[in-house]
Amino acid sequence: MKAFDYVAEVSSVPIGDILRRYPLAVDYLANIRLVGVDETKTLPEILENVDEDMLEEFGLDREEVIFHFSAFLEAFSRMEESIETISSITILGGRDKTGRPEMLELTVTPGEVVSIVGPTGSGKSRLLEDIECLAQRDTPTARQILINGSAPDLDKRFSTGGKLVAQLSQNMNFVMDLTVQEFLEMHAKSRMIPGSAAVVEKCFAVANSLAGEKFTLDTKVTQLSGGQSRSLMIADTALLSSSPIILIDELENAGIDRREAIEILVGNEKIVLMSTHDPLLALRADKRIVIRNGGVTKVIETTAEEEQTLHKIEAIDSALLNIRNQLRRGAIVTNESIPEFQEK
Ligand SMILES: Nc1ncnc2c1ncn2[C@@H]1O[C@H](COP(=O)(O)OP(=O)(O)OP(=O)(O)O)[C@@H](O)[C@H]1O
Repeated sequence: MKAFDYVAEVSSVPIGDILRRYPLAVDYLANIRLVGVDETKTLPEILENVDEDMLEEFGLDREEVIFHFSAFLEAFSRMEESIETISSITILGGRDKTGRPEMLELTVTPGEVVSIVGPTGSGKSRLLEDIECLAQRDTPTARQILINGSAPDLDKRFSTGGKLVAQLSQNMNFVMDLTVQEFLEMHAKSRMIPGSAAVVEKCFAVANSLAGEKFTLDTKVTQLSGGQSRSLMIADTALLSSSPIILIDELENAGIDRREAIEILVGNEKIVLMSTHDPLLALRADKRIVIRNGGVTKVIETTAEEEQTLHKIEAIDSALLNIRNQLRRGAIVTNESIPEFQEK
C-alpha cells in the first residue's frame, strides 16, 4: 500500500480499528496530545473537535496531521514487511586469496546458527563483511549473497533503516554519552517496538545476566567495559533489533557468558553466523564453515557425536573459567584446581 492508500484508510476507518492494527500509532497520537480519543470516530472527525491552536504548537494543520499519520503507518508497515520476508540467505562462492575458485553454495534459514572456523588471517571476518554488505561479486573475494534466493535490491543493500544485517564486532564503541536506560529507550523508539518500557527492562536484565560485572540503568554507556558493552549489544540485537541476520565476530573475546548469548540470539528466530576460535561455540552451531587461505574449503554439519562431546568440552571450559576466576581474585592455583579428565 502507498501513503495515498493510507490516507484513504485513515479517513474512513474508525481510529480504534487502526490502533488495533498498528499498536504504535497510540504513541504517535500521544505525541500530538491526542489521548483518550473516541475510538468509534475517524481521525478527521476527531480533528474537527481539536483546537487549531493546539495543532499549530506542533507546526501542523488538520490535513497535515492526517498526511503525517498516514506516512507513519506506511513506514511502520514497510518495516514489518522487511522483517517478515527473509526466509533464507545464500552464500555463493567467489575465489580464494590465490584466485582459485571457491566451490560453495550455502543456504541458511532463520533459527540456524553457522560458525566460521579457520586459522588466523584465513578470511573469517572477510566472509562476515561480505554478508554484511550483501556482496555482489564486487568485494576482493568476488562472492555473491542472495536473499530469499535472489540478488537483493539496491535499496536493501544500502538502506540504513530496518537493516537486514546486524553486526556485533569485536570492538564496540559508543559515541553518545547516554545512560543505559536512555540508550535502550532510544533504540526501542527508533525501531518502533510496541510496549517499549517492558522490552527495555527485559533487555537490561538479559544484558546484565550475560555480563560478569553488573551495571545499572544509570550507568553511562561510555563507562561500560568491553564485555559489558557487548552484553548490552547482544541483548539489544536479540530483543530490539528488527534485523533478521546477525553476524558475530569472535564472541570469545567478550568475557561474557557465550553460550547463553547464542541461546538468546537463536531463540529469536534469527539467522546467526559467527566467526570463532572457540570449540564450544563452533560445535554449538548447526553447521560450520571451514576457511583456508581466503576460501571456504568445507561446510560440515555438526554430528550427533560432536553434540555429545559438548558437555565434556563444557566441563573443560568451566574448569578453565574457574582457574581464570581464581587468578582474578588473587588466589594461588593448586593441583586441586585442575580436574582430571578421563581418557576413553
Ligand atoms: N578471498 C580473498 N581474497 C582476497 N583477500 C582476502 C580473501 N579472504 C580474505 N582476504 C583478506 O585477508 C585478510 C585477513 O582476513 P580476515 O581478517 O578476514 O581473517 P580472519 O580469519 O578473520 O583472521 P583472525 O582470526 O585473525 O580474526 C583481510 O585483509 C581480508 O580482506
